[in-house]
Amino acid sequence: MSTIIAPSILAADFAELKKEVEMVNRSEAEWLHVDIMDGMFVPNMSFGLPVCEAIDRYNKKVMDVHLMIEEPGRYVDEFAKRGAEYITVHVEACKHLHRDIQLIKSLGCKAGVALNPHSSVSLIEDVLPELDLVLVMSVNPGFGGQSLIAGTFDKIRRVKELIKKTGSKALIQVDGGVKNTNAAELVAAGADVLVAGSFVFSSDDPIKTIADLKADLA
Ligand SMILES: O=C(CO)[C@@H](O)[C@H](O)COP(=O)(O)O
Repeated sequence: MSTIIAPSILAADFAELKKEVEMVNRSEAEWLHVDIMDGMFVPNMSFGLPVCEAIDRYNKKVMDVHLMIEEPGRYVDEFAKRGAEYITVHVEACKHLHRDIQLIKSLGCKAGVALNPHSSVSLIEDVLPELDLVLVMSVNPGFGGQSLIAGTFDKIRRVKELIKKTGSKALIQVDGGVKNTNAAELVAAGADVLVAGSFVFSSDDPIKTIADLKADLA
């Protein structure tokens, strides 16, 4: 399977949201990553349901919703109604992680769990067979434009080993500080999906940036 590229709309120009979503539609990216932040679980707020609905009106890619919110189970059905195909929650944000995963799947969505840089890989061991995606945060969540934390490569390898051991079919996604200079090494470590925000949206030609990244990884 070739590496999936998921541009993070957090880095887009929100005043030009329709144009930015249509740019991703024309690109070789397979997914569109949508970051939801509540100012509680993470020290920043992004946007919520109405904006997600607006994105869904134009988006033609797989909508991958990353919930950086406390008790995300309260909102997963609302995001499912607004086009989310993958819904990812954070281990530390859920009181009942297994129940939230079941809820996501009962809505017909694919379920992901995110590990913060400090979160032990062992935290997902018991739910791994239920998961479609493990999101390895390569920065502390809350902001775009940060540098990838070096320990990420080893963490991806440990998640990969656990996936093999448990027979899980989960994809490994990496999010934060992803660029052309680290993408190949992330994939070599075991990443299946690369989220890229500022690297894509701050470039002069985002469509070419995505195409070049795909070509580098082919
Ligand atoms: O979830 C997050 C940040 O919390 C990410 O999705 C960022 O949006 C990635 O941005 P870059 O590091 O690629 O600029």
